[in-house]
Amino acid sequence: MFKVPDHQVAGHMAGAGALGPLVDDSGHFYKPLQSGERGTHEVAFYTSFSTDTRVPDQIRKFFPAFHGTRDLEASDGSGMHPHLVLEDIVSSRINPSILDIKIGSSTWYPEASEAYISKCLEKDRETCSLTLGFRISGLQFYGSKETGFWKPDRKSVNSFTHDDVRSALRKFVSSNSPTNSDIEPDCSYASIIYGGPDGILAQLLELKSWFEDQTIFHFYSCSVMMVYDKESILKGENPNPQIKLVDFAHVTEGKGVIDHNFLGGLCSLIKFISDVVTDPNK
Ligand SMILES: Nc1ncnc2c1ncn2[C@@H]1O[C@H](COP(=O)(O)OP(=O)(O)OP(=O)(O)O)[C@@H](O)[C@H]1O
Ligand SMILES: O=P(O)(O)O[C@@H]1[C@H](O)[C@H](O)[C@@H](OP(=O)(O)O)[C@H](OP(=O)(O)O)[C@H]1O
Repeated sequence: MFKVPDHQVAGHMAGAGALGPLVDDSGHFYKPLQSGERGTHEVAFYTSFSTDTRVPDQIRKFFPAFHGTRDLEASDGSGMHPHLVLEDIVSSRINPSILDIKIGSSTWYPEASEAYISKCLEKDRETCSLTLGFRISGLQFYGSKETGFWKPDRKSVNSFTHDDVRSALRKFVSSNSPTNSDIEPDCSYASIIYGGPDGILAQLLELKSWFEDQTIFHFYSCSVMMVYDKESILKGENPNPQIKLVDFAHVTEGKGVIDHNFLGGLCSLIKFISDVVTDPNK
């Protein structure tokens, strides 16, 4: 039985006649191929990435597993439509806290049309992309049974300032309510979620070391998803913090050149997160 995902935080969403992803109880995430070249491009990326022997095994864990494509009844009621069959990166979690961070100061690729470049450039300027090298695209933070999730709408997230980004990265790892803007985030989970040998910072650094070397792909407009379970911490279980890259509709060939756009954004994000770990009380 296919349904609209409970925990999607950004991108095209299913519902009210709109084409968006579906999930089922098999642990798969079905992303409809997007219109124009975007859909075929994303399939081509997953296909070539999954068979490219130059990609180190330890880097593959940062990408959702790819299981080909499948024709499904589209969420917008338009009939059968091809979907990418991906690992659902949140299905095993109960109330996941999620951040979708679009990496790179420019989300447009050099070969794009003038019209597409100006559309993206406008968005990169209006948001934090141009100045920070990344922007938050979407989020949901679990508070408690009483407060549920903090999930600001797309417009609010797109208008985040540098301070809002800093604050969101602190709220993500705080035990106190993310919904109440009068409460200072306590960052009490910074050391277990961001820090430690299996924490998000260590994972980002491992990913960065690959980006310092790889010249195969350039990942324009791609996101790092950060996920963990807050309730597990309260139960004394492993909150299993994880990063995964998603959205490969605009990946281009690296042609022997470092992906400095992605790498720069990643370094900037790492610095923001390191600051929370080293000085959680700031
Ligand atoms: N493999 C996955 N498992 C679970 N959730 C996912 C997965 N891939 C994407 N998502 C969810 O869907 C959202 C959008 O994903 P994605 O960026 O791939 O879609 P998009 O429609 O291409 O976005 P955009 O409009 O930014 O181009 C993510 O923020 C995340 O919440
Ligand atoms: O950041 P937001 O507000 O979610 O805006 C979307 C985001 O910039 C996507 O990257 C873009 O898809 P592409 O990267 O594929 O262009 C999409 O364009 P679209 O509406 O034309 O699909 C935008 O609506």
